[in-house]
Amino acid sequence: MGGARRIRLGIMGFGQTGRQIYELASASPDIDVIAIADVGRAEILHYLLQSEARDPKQFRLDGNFLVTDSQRTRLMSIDTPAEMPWDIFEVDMVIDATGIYGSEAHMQSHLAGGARRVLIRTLPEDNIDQVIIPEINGDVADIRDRMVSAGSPTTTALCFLLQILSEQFVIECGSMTTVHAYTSDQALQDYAGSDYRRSRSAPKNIIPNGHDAGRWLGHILPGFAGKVHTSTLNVPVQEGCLLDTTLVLDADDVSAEDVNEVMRAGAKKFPQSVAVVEDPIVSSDVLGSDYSLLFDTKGTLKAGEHFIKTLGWYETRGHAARLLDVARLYADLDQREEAAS
Ligand SMILES: NC(=O)c1ccc[n+]([C@@H]2O[C@H](COP(=O)([O-])OP(=O)(O)OC[C@H]3O[C@@H](n4cnc5c(N)ncnc54)[C@H](O)[C@@H]3O)[C@@H](O)[C@H]2O)c1
Repeated sequence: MGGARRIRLGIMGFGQTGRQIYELASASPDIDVIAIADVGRAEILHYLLQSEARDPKQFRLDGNFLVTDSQRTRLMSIDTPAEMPWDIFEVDMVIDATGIYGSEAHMQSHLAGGARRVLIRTLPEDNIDQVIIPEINGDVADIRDRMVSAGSPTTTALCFLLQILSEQFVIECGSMTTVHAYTSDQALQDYAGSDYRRSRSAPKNIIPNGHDAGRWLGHILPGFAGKVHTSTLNVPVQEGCLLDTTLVLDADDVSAEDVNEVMRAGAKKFPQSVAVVEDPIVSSDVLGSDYSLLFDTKGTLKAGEHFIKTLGWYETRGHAARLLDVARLYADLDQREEAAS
């Protein structure tokens, strides 16, 4: 995928995910990050990038440009999609990684500003053309799609688990709880917000939250529409998440080891996105992982005849890699059409 022409990418939101996208794109021969929009000042954005990049010295700041040996990226101080003149930069796709602009109206603003397509880092708030995880439902991507979501790190981890297991077992229903690192939209101290529990201090509490993955699952894996309940426990951990999924199988002869074997084989089918870990790891061991799902064989349990419980690890870097996969998928569609015309 990717073709001969380099993808011209714009990013809005240069937070953890935006920086990871940029860092991965900088190391990719097929992608140029042309412009980045964020509310932060260029010096601060550069400082934050350097504080966590694997090879910080390669990223230099030249006025309002982030510079590497191969790329020159304009940093724009912008706080709404409607303000961003994407047309000046002629970008093929904008990845909105702010986490706050997930509505159709905001996506339309990116398009009206000149972005050919917009890809959001989170699940959508309302209407969208597609929710795409390339290795799972990439075949439904259509060249006419303009507003696309790549799901979320949690949704992607869950979809890989369900996709692999459902190729071997009939899954009647299930429940997923992500034991999730706190996120920057939570309060550091108790602070009145839009939601009762999310108004409580993130580093002090286990905070139960809903999760939208269940609502969108049917768009990605139609056979699972309405079959899996999803929720979140935000915990006082800065990074690293654990997917705790219980499944009811339509078979009484499936052992925990059978499930592990199927996941080991599935990881070979998706070598860039899924891996299996046999060691007794904890959340800090998953930091820096590019996988969307690290299936934990030691976490697989069986109760009664039909009930299986699994554990899997992930962090946001894997999602940044999947977002770039979606950009490549659409670039490939565009280039095939250009070649055909
Ligand atoms: N990190 C996770 O595990 C996780 C999980 C679920 C949801 N989320 C949500 O996804 C979103 C992105 O995740 P992240 O970890 O990269 O978040 P982040 O807070 O690190 O990054 C958000 C970035 O967007 C920028 N931003 C905020 N408002 C803006 C505006 N109006 N205009 C332009 N830029 C703006 C911020 O300056 C920041 O650089 C967040 O909303 C986060 O809460 C994150």
